[in-house]
Amino acid sequence: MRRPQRRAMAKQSRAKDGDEIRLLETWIDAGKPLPGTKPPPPSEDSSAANARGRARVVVAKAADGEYSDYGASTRFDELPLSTKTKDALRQQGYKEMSEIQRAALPHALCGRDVLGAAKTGSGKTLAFVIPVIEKLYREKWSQEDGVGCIILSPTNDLAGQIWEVVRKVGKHHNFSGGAIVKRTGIEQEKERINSLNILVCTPGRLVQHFDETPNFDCSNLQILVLDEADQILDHNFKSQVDIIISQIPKVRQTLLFSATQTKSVKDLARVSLKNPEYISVHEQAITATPDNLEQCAMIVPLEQKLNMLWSFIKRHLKSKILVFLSSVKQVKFVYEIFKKLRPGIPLKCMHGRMKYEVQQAIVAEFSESTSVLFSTDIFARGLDIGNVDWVVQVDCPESVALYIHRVGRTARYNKKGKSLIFLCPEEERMLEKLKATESKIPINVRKPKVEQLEQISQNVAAVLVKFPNLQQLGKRAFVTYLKSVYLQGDKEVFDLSRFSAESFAAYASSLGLPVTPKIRFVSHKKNVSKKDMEDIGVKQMKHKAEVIEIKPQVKRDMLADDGPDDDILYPKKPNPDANIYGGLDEILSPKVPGADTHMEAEKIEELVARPLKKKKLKINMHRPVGTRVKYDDEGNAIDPLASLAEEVGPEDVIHKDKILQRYAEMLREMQEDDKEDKAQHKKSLQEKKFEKKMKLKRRRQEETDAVSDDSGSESDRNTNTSSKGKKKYFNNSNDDEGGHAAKGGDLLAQQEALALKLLGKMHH
Ligand SMILES: Nc1ncnc2c1ncn2[C@@H]1O[C@H](COP(=O)(O)OP(=O)(O)OP(=O)(O)O)[C@@H](O)[C@H]1O
Repeated sequence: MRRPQRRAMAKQSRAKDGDEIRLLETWIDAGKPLPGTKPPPPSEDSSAANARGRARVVVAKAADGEYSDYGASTRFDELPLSTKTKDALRQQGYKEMSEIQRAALPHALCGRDVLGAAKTGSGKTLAFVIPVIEKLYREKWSQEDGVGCIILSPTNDLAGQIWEVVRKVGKHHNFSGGAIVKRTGIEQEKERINSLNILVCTPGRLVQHFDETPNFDCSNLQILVLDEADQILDHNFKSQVDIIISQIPKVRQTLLFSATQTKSVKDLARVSLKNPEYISVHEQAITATPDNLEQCAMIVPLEQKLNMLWSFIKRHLKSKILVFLSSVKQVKFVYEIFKKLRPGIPLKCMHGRMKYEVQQAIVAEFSESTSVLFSTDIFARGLDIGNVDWVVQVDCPESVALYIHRVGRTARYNKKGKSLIFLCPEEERMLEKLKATESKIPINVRKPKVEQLEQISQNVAAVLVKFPNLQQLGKRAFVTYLKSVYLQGDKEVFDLSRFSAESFAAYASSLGLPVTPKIRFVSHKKNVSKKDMEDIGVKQMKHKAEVIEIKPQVKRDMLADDGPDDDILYPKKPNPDANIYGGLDEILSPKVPGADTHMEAEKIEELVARPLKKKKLKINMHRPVGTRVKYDDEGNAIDPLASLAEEVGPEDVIHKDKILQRYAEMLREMQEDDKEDKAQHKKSLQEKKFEKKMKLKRRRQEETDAVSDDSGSESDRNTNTSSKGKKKYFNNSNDDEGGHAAKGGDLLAQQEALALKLLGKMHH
């Protein structure tokens, strides 16, 4: 009995949907905005109360055959959307639309191709997810219809995140779908992929299905979305995107979104957009980054970056910090080292070599707790983590666009956030690019206060000796960092030849490495001339804080928070509550009691321009006694202080006093060892000399004996005797020698006795 009842209900529901779809189609068609138009600025009568009333009016009018011009809507419930979608949006707390949603949704809902650009965290995901769901709904799409929409994302994590949004907004609909990511394994995916209506995946995974999955069919595809479109259309994904485009129908709707949109006609031609709507809602904005984001840059020499990062973290123990590094090896190394040094805040790391599930777990943990997450650029685009306080870029981003995406992990959707970037003096050109008017990035250049910088390289060295596998990791981190710089395309910014051999050595030393690893791809023959190096130094010295034009309000806040003498790391008036979003200084916490800071009071400029000591890692042949260099199994020199870590417990690793005390003891031991070594060496030299002398004597004696024993022919004997005797001992003008020879046996015995006596004395 139940079945017919259920069937009847389903029929009723389908009929209801059918009515709604007809209504929506008429409404969409009648009220669609003119191509190329933007919504008017929201007015007073679009306030929440009025809007609610108007939405009712709109629906009522729709029933009478009159439809609103939804292009001017400010709220989701004013749009021609299905009740199911509206209910889901309301349940998720989405009421007012963001700028990009207001501008893009009306065009996308009426089936137009859209090329949308808006700042990071401004709500682009809903701007494409809603049209996807609505399109399939209006097409009465069901499981049997197969793949109706493909959303491409550059990373698995982002695909997972987008799918979550689709799932939430489409929860009252009956579509199937999923994020096609590594998690399930390709074989399981092959079985279900044809029954999925909405696929969210990376280009690579989709191509794999085109290649390997029998009967994988996208011939019914209605809508293609490229999130982070500029990245998906760049050369890294080129061949994959070309394959995808060749496998899907030409007649479809295409939506492209990114915070940094591609303007290349060539790129756009590849995805064959039809009369696309170019929607760049923040084109006229003063900044390309979120208004609530405060951005700082610091010029930090390569070898000081780790110290700077450590010092920063130690002062922000109550913040959620996302740290970008350029390679997996670096992420692993810094994470492992800092974990051993225990800064007093939970640490996490994330990179592309991790399993998808692990990445997801880390993202979930990071979302919920105050911690530091070290990450590669896998996290740079799209990921939406709430309440990130700081984004710190330890390594220079490859482009201004990547900078914008990285900093965009904070200050999302009207929230406040801060970012800090360390740039090497050699990468100064990037600072110029960021500050260029067309970049529209209001970045403040700050001077690091050297006297407040904690020097941790000795502690890092100590950790490395205690954990030899970290030394390997450190070496690899060093090499991959330089490799990443070497491989960067923008040679104006990334030019290894600007770095001196000394700076490489100092960098290796800062990573705790006793020797500078070999870098095959770098030749210092091509190094800049000494004069050029000096010029760079002079330029660094001239670095002055500058502010480019930004929104008056943001500017006022910044100025109010930071006096000219203030340092981003060290506020004048420490505020105990570092987590309150306020001005710049409020975010910065006071120095943690007990944190050790060993740094001479040098001037800021000295940090930047201090000439590096050439002898830093060279073995000094004229070293003072007791500073003998030790070697590891591979023949690499070990820093004497680093070698101490073998003898201290893990809890002692970072106590400098203990290390220094042990170091002094070790010096004393070494001095004593050296004294012993010297005596031993002298003794062995004397022994060798004596032995040599003895050998010589013995040989002479044997030769003398041989001559006297000679029993050859008479004539021979005479000849030989005379000649040999002349040559050797007899008839020799040197009487002494003749005398020696005569007394050879006695002398030998005497010398042996003397030698024994001498040796005996030495032993006492
Ligand atoms: N209309 C809205 N009302 C309230 N919150 C919203 C609205 N639209 C989006 N959000 C929220 O804003 C945050 C950022 O949205 P989203 O991830 O779509 O940004 P984005 O523009 O895609 O950023 P990115 O360029 O970094 O990918 C999300 O947490 C989302 O839930």
